[in-house]
Amino acid sequence: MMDSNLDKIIYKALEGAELEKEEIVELLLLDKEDDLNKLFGAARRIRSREFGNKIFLYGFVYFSNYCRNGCSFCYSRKSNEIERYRKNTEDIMDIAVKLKEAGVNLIDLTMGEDPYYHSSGFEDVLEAVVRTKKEMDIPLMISPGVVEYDLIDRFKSSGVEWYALYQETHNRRLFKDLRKNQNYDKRMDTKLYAKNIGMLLEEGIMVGVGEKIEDIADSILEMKSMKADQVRVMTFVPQEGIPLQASAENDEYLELKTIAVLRLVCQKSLIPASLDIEGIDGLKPRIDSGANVITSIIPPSEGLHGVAQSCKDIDDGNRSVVTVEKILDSMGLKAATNMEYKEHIDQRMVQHV
Ligand SMILES: C[S@@+](CC[C@H](N)C(=O)[O-])C[C@H]1O[C@@H](n2cnc3c(N)ncnc32)[C@H](O)[C@@H]1O
Ligand SMILES: C[C@H](CCN)[C@@H](N)C(=O)O
Ligand code: SF4
Repeated sequence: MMDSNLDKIIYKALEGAELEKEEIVELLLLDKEDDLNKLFGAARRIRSREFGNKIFLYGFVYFSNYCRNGCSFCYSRKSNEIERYRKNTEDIMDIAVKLKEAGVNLIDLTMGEDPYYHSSGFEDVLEAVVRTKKEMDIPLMISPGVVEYDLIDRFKSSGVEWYALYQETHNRRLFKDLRKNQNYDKRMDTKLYAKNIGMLLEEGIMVGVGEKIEDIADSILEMKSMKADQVRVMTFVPQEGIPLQASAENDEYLELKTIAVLRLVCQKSLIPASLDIEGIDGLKPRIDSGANVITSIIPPSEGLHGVAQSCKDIDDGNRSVVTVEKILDSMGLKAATNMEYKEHIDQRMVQHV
């Protein structure tokens, strides 16, 4: 039987060839079960070729949910009347110890654009970073939002390996709707600055926020061209007290298809399966779509929030390494050791230079 166009595109990706935008759009529009299974199967084949059966685990510490911004999609947006908290250095250290002992490969220190830090300098944050690095020697990601370059220099010189800053979309008009009064180019320049001084970069988008399929394809090609070390997609989760509503046409496979197409296009990149969208139930489908990093592992009863799901599966311990490892085991996959993760990122950092 003649190969379908889908077969040709998948063959091309398996051969390591670059896909055209039209081919990416075609993959994102798939809706038949057999075709979806072909796409996800190809993504798994490429993941196992690049990473074997090893999956990386990231702990998540949202240490301050105060924010000066008003992103239309975000529960932490300034005007939202929510329970706000700011963890001090000791709290952050205690949580980081628990996460390391639990077996995560990296700790992601995330904050809202907290006016306290922006006005008083980031000494507390830097102290927590320096102490975590020194006392625990675990790879760190910092997700502080847009900050000045000299602070990024200080994060790097403190040993922080990763900088995460998601554009959400590379469609400038949509960006303006999502990140009100924020500057598209400043956000892009800040993450590229971090990459240019040798930090590993995580870029990301959201789906279900009013984007077109072509916008997703443009973002995938943009993430490829900036050579982001980690590339993510998250489905918008509606929140109380925010203006953005879920878009009408809701394709429940869109995030999974985007993960799979990211795998076909950015074959060597790390791709998260975030627990922050559907909790632990969302893990298997995202891993089956080609993701190779499990993010948003949050220790229970520490008063920590997720971002998209502020409470889901946290205090019942479902976002734990133990729970995650059982699921990986059932899939014939294994959590990477810290040594394996560090070797991987050391190799990446060398290639950056
Ligand atoms: C990592 S957190 C906070 C870090 C920092 N304040 C920033 O905005 O870059 C922000 C990210 O979480 C994701 N996010 C926030 N609200 C969400 C929601 N309701 N649904 C899905 N993803 C969401 C967005 O991709 C956003 O860039
Ligand atoms: C969005 C967060 C990461 C920020 N660097 C976290 N909830 C996650 O899903 O990994
Ligand atoms: S996404 Fe980040 S910057 Fe935007 S409101 Fe949420 S915490 Fe603040």
